[in-house]
Amino acid sequence: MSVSLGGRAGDGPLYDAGMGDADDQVAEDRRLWFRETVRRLHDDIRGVAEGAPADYIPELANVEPDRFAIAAETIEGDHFSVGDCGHRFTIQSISKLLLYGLALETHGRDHVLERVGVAPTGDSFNAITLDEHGNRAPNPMVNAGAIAVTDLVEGDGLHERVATVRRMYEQYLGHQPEPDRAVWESEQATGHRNRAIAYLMLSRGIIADRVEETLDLYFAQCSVLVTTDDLAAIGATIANHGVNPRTGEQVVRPDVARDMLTVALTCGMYDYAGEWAFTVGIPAKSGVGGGILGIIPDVGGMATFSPRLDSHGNSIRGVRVFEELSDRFALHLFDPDRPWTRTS
Ligand SMILES: NC(=O)CC[C@H](N)C(=O)O
Repeated sequence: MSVSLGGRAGDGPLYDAGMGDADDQVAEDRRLWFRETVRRLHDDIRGVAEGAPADYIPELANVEPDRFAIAAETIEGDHFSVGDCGHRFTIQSISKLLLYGLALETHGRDHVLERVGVAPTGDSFNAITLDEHGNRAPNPMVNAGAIAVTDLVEGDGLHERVATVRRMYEQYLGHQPEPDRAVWESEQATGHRNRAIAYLMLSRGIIADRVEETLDLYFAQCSVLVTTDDLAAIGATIANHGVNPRTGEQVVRPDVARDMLTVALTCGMYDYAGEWAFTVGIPAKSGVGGGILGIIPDVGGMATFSPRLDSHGNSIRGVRVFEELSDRFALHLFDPDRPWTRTS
């Protein structure tokens, strides 16, 4: 299979190179063009100084605000990154997408849907709210849904359940995940809003009566350290129908990857999800650690890191990068100029 990140038709000489033997050259030219564009975007956007790191988790306020990275990895394992791509930060809400996949894989769709819906809310990610009937969390990309999904992690006691989550991360990352213990403890000590959400769900019979343990696990999964490079590789796995291109391992089934992509597109950017789907059109998940993971089905993963956040909790520079790249390379799912094809 050969895929490449292309550009808009008529966007320059890249599209005039002809067919046949010239195809490889066209693909290579596009690849170089993509890389050059990403480099220039990184330069242009690095000066954006609006927004600030999240501080409602006290430890997160200590991150370096001007770190900035962009990374991309195709389903063939072609990797490219610019900036602080090896800098580690906490994955935070991006974990919600992965845990949702784990829950679907382990329990099946119906079991998960009984507890967590798939409707975007328009409320902030930490809203203390359930669905319109009051007996399900709205969707798995907001805290309520994510905590309900974490409740479904199997294992006897915290230790075993942490091990289940560790295994999942290892399959995506290709190495052992490591938590930021200071962030984990900081959230344990201050995450009372999440406690309120969890106890509300316990009162409605949505989650089991082991709330403190489940919250502890939820805080742990959010505190896992990743790099922008890691996120791009995770995206490539989901884009590749659940097969990790680096290891060849099937991390989630293709039907599960499909469901993950759907909720990422409709709910992944919190209460900005509608605007995001409209303008960017790439299934994505953001986290208050400053990361954004984007997944371009059948092509690869794209990721950004910059901890300066907007009022929705999304990275300001990250949103800008995705807007620009989606537009310049026709990456919107429904873009008529979407240029790549599976060629074999
Ligand atoms: N939006 C986020 O990244 C939120 C995750 C964070 N751990 C919380 O629950 O508040």
